[in-house]
Amino acid sequence: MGGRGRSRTQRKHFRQSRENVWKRTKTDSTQHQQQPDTTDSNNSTEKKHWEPFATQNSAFDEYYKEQGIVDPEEWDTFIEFLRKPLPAAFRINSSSQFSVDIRSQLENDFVKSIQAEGVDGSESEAIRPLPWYPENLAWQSNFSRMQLRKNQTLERFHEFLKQENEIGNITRQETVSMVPPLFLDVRPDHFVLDMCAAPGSKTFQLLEMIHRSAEPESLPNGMVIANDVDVQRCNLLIHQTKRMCTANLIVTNHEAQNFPSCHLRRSHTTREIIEEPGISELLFDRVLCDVPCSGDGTLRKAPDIWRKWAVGMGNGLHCLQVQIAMRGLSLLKVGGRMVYSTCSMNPVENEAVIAEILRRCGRSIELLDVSAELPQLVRRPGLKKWKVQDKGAWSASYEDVPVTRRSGIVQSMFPCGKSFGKKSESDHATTLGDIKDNGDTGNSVDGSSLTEDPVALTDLLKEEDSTFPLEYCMRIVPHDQNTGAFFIAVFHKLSSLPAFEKKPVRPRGQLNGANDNEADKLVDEAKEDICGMEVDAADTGEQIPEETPCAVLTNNEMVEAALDTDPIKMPKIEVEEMQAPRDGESGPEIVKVKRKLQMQGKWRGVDPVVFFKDDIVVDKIKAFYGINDAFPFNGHLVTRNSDTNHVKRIYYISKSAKDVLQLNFLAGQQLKITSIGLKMFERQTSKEGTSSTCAFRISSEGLPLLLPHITKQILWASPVDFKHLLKYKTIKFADFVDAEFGERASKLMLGCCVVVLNKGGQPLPDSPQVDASTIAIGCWRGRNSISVMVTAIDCQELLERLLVHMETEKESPLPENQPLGVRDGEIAKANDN
Ligand SMILES: C[S@@+](CC[C@H](N)C(=O)[O-])C[C@H]1O[C@@H](n2cnc3c(N)ncnc32)[C@H](O)[C@@H]1O
Repeated sequence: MGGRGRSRTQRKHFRQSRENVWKRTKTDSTQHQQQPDTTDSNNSTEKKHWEPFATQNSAFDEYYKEQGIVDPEEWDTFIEFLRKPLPAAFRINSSSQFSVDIRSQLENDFVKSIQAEGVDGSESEAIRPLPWYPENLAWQSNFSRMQLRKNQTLERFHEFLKQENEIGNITRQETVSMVPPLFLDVRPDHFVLDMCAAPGSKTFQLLEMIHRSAEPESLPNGMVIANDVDVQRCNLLIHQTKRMCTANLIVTNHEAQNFPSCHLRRSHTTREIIEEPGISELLFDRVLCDVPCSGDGTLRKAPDIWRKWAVGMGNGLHCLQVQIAMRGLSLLKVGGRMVYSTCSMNPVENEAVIAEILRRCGRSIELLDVSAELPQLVRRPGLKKWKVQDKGAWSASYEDVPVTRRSGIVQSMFPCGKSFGKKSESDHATTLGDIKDNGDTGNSVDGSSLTEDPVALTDLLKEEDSTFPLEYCMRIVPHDQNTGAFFIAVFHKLSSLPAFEKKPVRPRGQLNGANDNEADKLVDEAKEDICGMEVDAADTGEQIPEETPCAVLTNNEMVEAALDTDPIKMPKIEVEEMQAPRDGESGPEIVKVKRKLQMQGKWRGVDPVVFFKDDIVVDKIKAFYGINDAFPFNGHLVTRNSDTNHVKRIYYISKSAKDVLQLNFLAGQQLKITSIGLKMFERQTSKEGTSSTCAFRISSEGLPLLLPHITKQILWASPVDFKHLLKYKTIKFADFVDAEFGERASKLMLGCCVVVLNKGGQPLPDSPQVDASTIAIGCWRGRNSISVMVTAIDCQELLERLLVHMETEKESPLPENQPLGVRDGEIAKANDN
């Protein structure tokens, strides 16, 4: 349907372009390799600003040459590609109503016109669909973002990308970042956990997979929980995924390694009477473990990493990565699939983590050989051997590591993952009994019980090979397909993990609750074993070096998330509210409202999530819009305000999300939920809005789901009147081209209504059918007119799409400068909305 519910804030953040990472600031200039300066002396200062970063780092070269990351004869090509800016890539959102149109516009218009115009570089498939991505839905343009911005011939294409991204019809996403969800094999009935999800480009893909076959009026049985430890990045994810208009998403804010399972072990008492959920524990069919990493696979997109790169970044993250992956596997159902991925090239963050997981889990999991899947994706096998560097010194096995360094460099970073004198990993599968309850290998945590033979250290500097099938892991390197670098491994859970599956410890910010026995118990378990080191789990953040890769990623991923948005400026306290326009005025007004600090169960500063059970309000809504009983409301409506008398927004949740929410209530609100469901109704707050018999209007996000069930306050407009509405935003009843439409509009109740496009413009049956292609917008029936309640950009996009669809249609023209029904001076205002 038209109008996918993006707000003015989103547009504002879209405009607040992210700093160009290829741009060097003055302060950088001393730290970088000097670039040839071809500028004339008059503007040399300005030009310096635009010189690219130095793209070399000797520590990087030494590290990766020694690791044999590519064959020596490939090294120069590898580095050459790493120094080139990354081509732009994007995905068409398959859930968009216009996905087929957009694909055909790309295939038939842009591909041909760019080639015909002979832009530099266009000879070799300037823009092309990625051959391995299903249904030509993902594209790569071999122009860099800079070229797109600077070259006039490409401007139209750039504008197209910007607009469609903003509307939500496409998502800018780095090519390699699109890969991991494809190996998850997600189906619409799956429960999926995205453990480190922000800013959400992969969550978006997962949601598309969940919604793939669902009709607009039916929701899939599956759902996605998207989690991230960083609350600001969670906000960005919420913002990003709003465009999906999904009732099947819950966003949470936890340390992934401590993600709660909400296991129902005993009966709970809650203030509300909660229905028994359909599930008794949070277990997932699919888990995506796209962990925080050093991010050197994104060097082409974020060349500032050249300067920041240090070997300690990867070493410092290894343990956290193992922990997160282990938690993911324990939350995975038997028979389920988990994908582990990083945008790092470092084996310590990749193969070493995979080997440690295999070591800990024994026969309960298998690393899958997925070479038959996505055969057109060029990838290389994982490494079987690597070394560890620390403080400039190389170690080929753990026994090479000086005792004084063993708190930072752990056994699991090495191919064999064993200490001197211990069994080799090949013995492991037959000696699961050796594994302690907690899944640890049983090796000493502080090195004190290790065999310490100083003589042996000198002559044992031999390289180790892993005996695990690490060749099943996938490495994507930049010069194979002109992309960034990525690492992916796919696991299949065969049985429960041999180890006692650790319960999460109580993370920071969680308060004691009256019914919080579970959490109290967990406090006692706050000593968490991390990769062979005994540390307080609440302090796991300290494992991350100060120059955290997350900081790197915060920058990098922004581009994908919202085409140059700045998460730091994301709205946290202020929320936007749309109000009904006053009659005769242009579209909706945006009003900023201050929000109070809220509590969600034991979580401080988080809005509560409560089931909305006010039958009087619900019945009024149903009666006003004539929503038939086939649409399930009961138990599917929630709010974020514990004072249900002052609810401003009502959200709709799928059956799957409802089950999780009920489980969470019964389990003592272990989940810290930052967002749930789909905003379906919003309270009218303007003077006119409150005089409507229904206090709530339908939000544009909720409209697609509700549309098939609305029988009142709905009008079908001819193409010409529909277009006029989009163009002029407010039209008086008497001024519609189709006078009958104007009359029917005047008979609606004052308040929110829905205008549907009658594509053919022919007379319709009494109850016309809607389907996925039906175009509808939320409007306001005022005293004398109908006003659209859709953002200007959505109106513009819909108008353009309609023109493509109905270009042959003969429109009765309205005077450009003085449309009917819009008084002088109101056009500009209307267009501003
Ligand atoms: C590689 S990014 C994820 C990108 C995301 N999957 C996407 O496709 O848009 C890693 C994310 O992990 C988050 N993170 C870092 N440490 C975490 C932890 N302990 N638990 C959960 N998330 C964490 C960071 O905030 C960051 O958003």
